Amino acid sequence: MRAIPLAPVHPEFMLEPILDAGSGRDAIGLGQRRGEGLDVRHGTVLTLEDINVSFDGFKALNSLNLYIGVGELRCIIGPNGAGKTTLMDVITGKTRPTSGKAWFGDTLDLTRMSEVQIAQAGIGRKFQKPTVFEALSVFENLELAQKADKSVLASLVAHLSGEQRDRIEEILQTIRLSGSAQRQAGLLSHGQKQFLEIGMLLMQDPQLLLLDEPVAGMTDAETEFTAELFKRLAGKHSLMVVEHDMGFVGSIADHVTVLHQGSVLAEGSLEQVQADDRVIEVYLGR
Ligand SMILES: Nc1ncnc2c1ncn2[C@@H]1O[C@H](COP(=O)(O)OP(=O)(O)OP(=O)(O)O)[C@@H](O)[C@H]1O
Repeated sequence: MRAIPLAPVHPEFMLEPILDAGSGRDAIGLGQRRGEGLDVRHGTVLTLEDINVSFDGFKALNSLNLYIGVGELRCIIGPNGAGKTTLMDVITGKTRPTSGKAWFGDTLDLTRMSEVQIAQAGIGRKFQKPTVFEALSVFENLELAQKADKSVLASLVAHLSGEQRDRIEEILQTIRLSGSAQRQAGLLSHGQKQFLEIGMLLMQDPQLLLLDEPVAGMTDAETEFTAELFKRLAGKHSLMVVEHDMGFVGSIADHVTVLHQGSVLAEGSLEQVQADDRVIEVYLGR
């Protein structure tokens, strides 16, 4: 078991929860300041120990332990109801664990931070369904993600610095939407909307990205590009990807965690967990 650091929580995150002025968007982490100076001296970006979550006596997470390394690309798989969404809810502060420890880096106690504070500290979450501003252009969506501390209108009329513009151009290239910068986001394909939303999260340069079934509904080519993109992002960011598509998992992850009934059932390479009889029994089938 890993020793839990005793350093105090940064005072900035002990403030009363901040109310999110709210853009109506679902993705968490947009418009927040990037997490700067996260202490990851021990090489672990996320530490969950003995996490329990109960809903009216039902244990959605049961003594769960999970460690994600800095720059790691981790896939989380498991049958329906295994607790994958609840796990992401705990990390992002949407659900409070009944008990257990949750640390971001070495010093930030996630159980004492609000959703907004967690996003500000550098955890970005992408939900399954893309939620971009459909009426705005691709460029404007990225612009808003960069400056969403202002109102939509103020953000759009504010003058972009050369540096900000360069950053948007860089993200456009990363998500392969440079040629569609002026296109209305509502006219993009489902996959392109997903890429745009990932780009909006990247504008904040999060340390840890949580991605829920990112390739659901994508074409084969879009899925392939997503794999390429995630592999490129890993290293600079840590990624936790919840996915049912085993072909996709096989193409990106060198480390897979299998959840079952709220606990970690198996962990290892995809080959290792695929060969595990318990995993075959509860998830993969014979
Ligand atoms: N708010 C809630 N109240 C009561 N039970 C809940 C609540 N949220 C989740 N659960 C239950 O907790 C268990 C874990 O749910 P969770 O959504 O985390 O699973 P999952 O692995 O994400 O499943 P899926 O692959 O279907 O999305 C399920 O049995 C679910 O019904």
